[in-house]
Amino acid sequence: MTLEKLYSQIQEKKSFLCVGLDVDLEKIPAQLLQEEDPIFAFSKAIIDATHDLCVAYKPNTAFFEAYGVKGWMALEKTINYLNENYPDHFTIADAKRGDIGNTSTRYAKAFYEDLNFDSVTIAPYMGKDSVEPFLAFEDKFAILLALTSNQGAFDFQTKTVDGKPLYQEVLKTASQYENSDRLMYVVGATKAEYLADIRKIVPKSFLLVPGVGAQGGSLEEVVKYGKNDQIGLLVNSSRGIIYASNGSDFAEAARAKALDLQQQMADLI
Ligand SMILES: O=c1ccn([C@@H]2O[C@H](COP(=O)(O)O)[C@@H](O)[C@H]2O)c(=O)[nH]1
Repeated sequence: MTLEKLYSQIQEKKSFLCVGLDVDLEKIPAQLLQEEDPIFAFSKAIIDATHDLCVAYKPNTAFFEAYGVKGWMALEKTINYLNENYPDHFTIADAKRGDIGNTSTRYAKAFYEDLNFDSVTIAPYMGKDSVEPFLAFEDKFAILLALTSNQGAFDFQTKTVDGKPLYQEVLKTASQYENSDRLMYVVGATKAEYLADIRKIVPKSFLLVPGVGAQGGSLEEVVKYGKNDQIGLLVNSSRGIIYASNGSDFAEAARAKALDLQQQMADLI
């Protein structure tokens, strides 16, 4: 996937919505538990019901890995289904990886080559040699945690280091890495007021913004402070969309929630 293709999808659909696939067997409709692969059956139904309203899908790998080999197989089926049926959608493996370079390369191969995701989320903590292996793949993107949506973000990310908040140091340093044009950054919707400062450091980069919906972030504020001239935002909602209903109307209810967000986006861009 190229950035040009992603931007043209955003323009065409008037949407920068990313639907998060955080599949929890305790929350999906009971009827699906009869299926051979309930995790994939649920993901497929959500994808089919929302594809025209969003530009990206973000399976969070934890929700698949939690079911062991079966979960990993469901993740593979889900990404294959997306790539075969909806190849214009940007795909994000929310795996939050990163290790010494030698190991990061293996993670990158797993998500970009074996599974064929467009992108993977990574942690910045181990620095340049842990991040750059994820940037060595053409038309693939690494999405670096910058300022996360959770309360714990204030433990380290906003602490002052060398006169500036650590998350700003992460953005400044990472934007000088080799192939940094293949970097995007995670900024929580719950921290929308920080987006104006973030845009001064990374004016052109795409930002993955989780935290609207279940975590209470404001879409309007995210757009107000975070939009750039190519929108530059992928706003994720997971639980707020996929668990809108746990009855037999779950796919229609998910579509209605996605449509509501898409319409708000169309009004804001
Ligand atoms: O800072 C972060 C980074 C990642 N996430 C992930 O995004 C989704 C949010 O789910 P909701 O149900 O819409 O709250 C989930 O997979 C998180 O692990 C995040 O929330 N914040």
